[in-house]
Amino acid sequence: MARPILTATEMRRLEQHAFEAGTDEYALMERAGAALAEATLRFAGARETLVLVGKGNNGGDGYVAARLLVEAGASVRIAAVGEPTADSAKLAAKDWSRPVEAIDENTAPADLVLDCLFGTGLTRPIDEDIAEPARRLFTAARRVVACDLPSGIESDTGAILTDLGPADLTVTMGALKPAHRLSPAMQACGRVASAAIGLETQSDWFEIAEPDLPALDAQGHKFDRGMVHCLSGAMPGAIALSAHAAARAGAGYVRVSTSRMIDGLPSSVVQTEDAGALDDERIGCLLVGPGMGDIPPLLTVALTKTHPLVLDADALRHVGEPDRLAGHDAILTPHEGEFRALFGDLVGSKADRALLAAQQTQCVIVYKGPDTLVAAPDGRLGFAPPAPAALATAGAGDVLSGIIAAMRARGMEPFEAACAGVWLHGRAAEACDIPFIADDLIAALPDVM
Ligand SMILES: NC(=O)C1=CN([C@@H]2O[C@H](COP(=O)(O)OP(=O)(O)OC[C@H]3O[C@@H](n4cnc5c(N)ncnc54)[C@H](O)[C@@H]3O)[C@@H](O)[C@H]2O)[C@@H](O)CC1
Ligand SMILES: Nc1ncnc2c1ncn2[C@@H]1O[C@H](COP(=O)(O)OP(=O)(O)O)[C@@H](O)[C@H]1O
Ligand SMILES: [K+]
Repeated sequence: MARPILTATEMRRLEQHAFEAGTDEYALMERAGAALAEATLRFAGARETLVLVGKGNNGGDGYVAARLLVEAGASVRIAAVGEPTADSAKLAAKDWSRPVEAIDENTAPADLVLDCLFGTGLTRPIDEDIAEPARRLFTAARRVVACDLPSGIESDTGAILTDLGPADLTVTMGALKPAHRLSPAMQACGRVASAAIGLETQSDWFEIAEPDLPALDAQGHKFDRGMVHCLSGAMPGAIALSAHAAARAGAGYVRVSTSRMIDGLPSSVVQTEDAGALDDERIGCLLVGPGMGDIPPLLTVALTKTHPLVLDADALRHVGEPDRLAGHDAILTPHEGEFRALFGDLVGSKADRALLAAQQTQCVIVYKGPDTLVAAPDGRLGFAPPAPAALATAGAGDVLSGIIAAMRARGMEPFEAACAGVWLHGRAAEACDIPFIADDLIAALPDVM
């Protein structure tokens, strides 16, 4: 199941909805605190724990969790920013009958720190009189567990407003937040465990999950399994990676248009000089860009055809105005530099920018990076689960565009094909020994499909 992702505003709206429908405010916090305590016990056991609490509802979750951790046999202290101000948090604090310490230079460290300072309510950097001791306590702890979000992180953008150090586990309430899957925040979250707290969380934004790949028709032939046609350019090694990846990702027939033989391609990938091959109606996806170099006519030719397209790498740099793509059934796979070259400086978070680009072009955008996003013109947004940083290696993107082209040719819709490709690419990377090269990703594909 794909995990839903909600902004802070949507979370608040959902919470308000639940209250109007009769959910008791404090009951919701009880559930959040219980989920936090349970996940903490599962992760670290009942051990010496320091719960750092803020004045809002994130702190409220902390008071509840602290009480339940004591009941589970842990030795627990609470250190607070100050008196709680949120109503539910005040109730939660009342149920804590032990002393509450201050957070300052004298706060003693503990084996486990439970970070309940700020969650989705953070709007500005944390004052240093709190941040400085918190940072020291994070560093001294063997384990840090964050409630909802590591404090200092901006929920919707993934920006780190104040760096307190990374958490080992983040227990997210109700739904994931964009920051759990956007850089640089995602790298500070550690493992992200979802706690169901009884809110109806549905969203067009979600974490990309394992795809349902098209079933293999027992009576089908190779063209039923999808034909990918690739256009070669100035650096054929790149398109060779894409074509090989497309074949390994299950396309039934992969062909490359090239004016010279490309070395190293499996014999099963057909190489052709015939310009007419592009008019073949059986082509399920046409891929152009990897290794294209400075040969803009290759893109122009692709745009005169009506086949579904995957545009990657150099092709993206030669599009010019995004309007040129109007009416095309295309998936675009830019990394940050290609994205900026094509769309300029769009405003907002990476999620906002990805959706703006999808709306502008009416195409599916795979906005790559350590936090790859897949955006559809209708507002759907898939966030990639974390993938190994070793993917930052030459040709990894060529492999991704080949896999996506295979998914598209196999009959998946553009958005689903792109999400499936991103998921498989990340899992293939996980299956490889580090360091790996792009070719290794292709070899690992059968292990993850
Ligand atoms: N919204 C929901 O559906 C639920 C929320 N819960 C918890 O409530 C949290 C959100 O609670 P709040 O909205 O009270 O917000 P927080 O507890 O994250 O922050 C408290 C308040 O601090 C103030 N603030 C923001 N930045 C600050 C800074 N740098 N320095 C000092 N003060 C600052 C703001 O006024 C903010 O409302 C979630 O992260 C989650 O842990 C859960 O208890 C239950 C369900
Ligand atoms: N730090 C990182 N962590 C995880 N994945 C990354 C990281 N950096 C890049 N990637 C992924 O690696 C691939 C690199 O693609 P790209 O930049 O097009 O490289 P190339 O042009 O060399 O093929 C993309 O799928 C991207 O999402
Ligand atoms: K927190």
